[in-house]
Amino acid sequence: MTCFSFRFGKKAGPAKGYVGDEDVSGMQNVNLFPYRELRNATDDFNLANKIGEGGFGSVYKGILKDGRVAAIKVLSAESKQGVNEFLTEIKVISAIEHENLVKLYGCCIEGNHRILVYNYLEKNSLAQTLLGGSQSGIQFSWRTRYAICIGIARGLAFLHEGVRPYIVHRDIKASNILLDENLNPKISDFGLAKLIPSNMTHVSTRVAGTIGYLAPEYAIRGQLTRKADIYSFGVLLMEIVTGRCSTNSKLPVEEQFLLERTWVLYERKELVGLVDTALNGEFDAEEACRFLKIGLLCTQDAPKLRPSMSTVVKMLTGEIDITHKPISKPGLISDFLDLKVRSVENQKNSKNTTYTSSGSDRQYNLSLSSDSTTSCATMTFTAIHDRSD
Ligand SMILES: Nc1ncnc2c1ncn2[C@@H]1O[C@H](COP(=O)(O)OP(=O)(O)OP(=O)(O)O)[C@@H](O)[C@H]1O
Repeated sequence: MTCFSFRFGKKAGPAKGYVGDEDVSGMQNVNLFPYRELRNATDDFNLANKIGEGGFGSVYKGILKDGRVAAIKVLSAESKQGVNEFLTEIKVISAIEHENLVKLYGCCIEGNHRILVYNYLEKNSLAQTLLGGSQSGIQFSWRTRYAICIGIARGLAFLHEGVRPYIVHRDIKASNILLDENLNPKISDFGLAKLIPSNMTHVSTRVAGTIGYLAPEYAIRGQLTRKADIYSFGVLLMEIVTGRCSTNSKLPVEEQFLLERTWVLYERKELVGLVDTALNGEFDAEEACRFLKIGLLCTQDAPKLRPSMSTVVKMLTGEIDITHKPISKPGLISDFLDLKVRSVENQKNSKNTTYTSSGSDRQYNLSLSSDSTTSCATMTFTAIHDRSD
């Protein structure tokens, strides 16, 4: 069990209440990098060293003064949300360590610069490799997928049950699972995470996350518990077994939504037909179907029917037998929000769309972007009228 306490360490100098506009009081043991070191590490943020771009800003590969290879994430100047996420990321991830969580080496807060420094993970994200088509050149055998699923489950079980206050990640998805050179998975991107005191059953919060992975009770009512992460994990599990995105606009309508498709094939006792054809039939059918069933258990409509992450780990490894476990229809956000048809229509017309949809008692802003190479649709979801954080 790890307990949190935040304070800037020796390298950080005396803890100040505010750095720039941000309240950093209470943060502990965070290594502060001088901007000059990060500039040298990346050859002045040379485009040749740029390895990615996310909602937060650009990511560069660099070599630190001590020889460590790092991924250096530079917060773009405009983003106000980014500053909050920057601080959350530092607070959450600097205090904990686990083999299935990305490691934060430190950060830079100097003038207007806000930069996060992580260990560099060679094999990119699951979204870009496993779900991104064959161009990554990585073969994901069934054994590799099995190990990846269990690694992610262990990382999430640690966040949920191995630290106090426990942590709800809030954005578990394929692009936030990075792989090291041995294809060990590491959960990344803690910018949306919430620390939840153990005496609280749930917190009511602004809804943020990615459609396709969002648990209905969280999306509709803003009720955040660990079960929302477990729902997202269930969707991710199905993606890893099937090798396809949770939403794929290029498939026939009845196959576009992976969770719905999995339920239909489960009822028909044809789950094995969903397993990734790229495996050329080289997989353990009992294990693969078990994983898909666990995916359905994790996405049950009623949060209390979803197993805890430590139970999920045991189900995946076979320590807990799920053969006779009843499974009912998973919770589908599209049933509430009438999103299905509209999202598909929007995808046809535009690459990036923002629009508003009403569902139950809330209004939502949906920003939709589709990736033409992978056919994956990503919908970023923010509730407009809801309780504040
Ligand atoms: N520690 C790391 N090691 C290697 N590459 C990384 C690392 N962190 C990020 N990247 C690369 O940078 C890209 C952008 O990462 P980032 O976390 O900023 O955004 P994202 O998760 O892809 O998208 P979003 O911010 O919208 O969730 C990743 O897809 C990955 O290719």
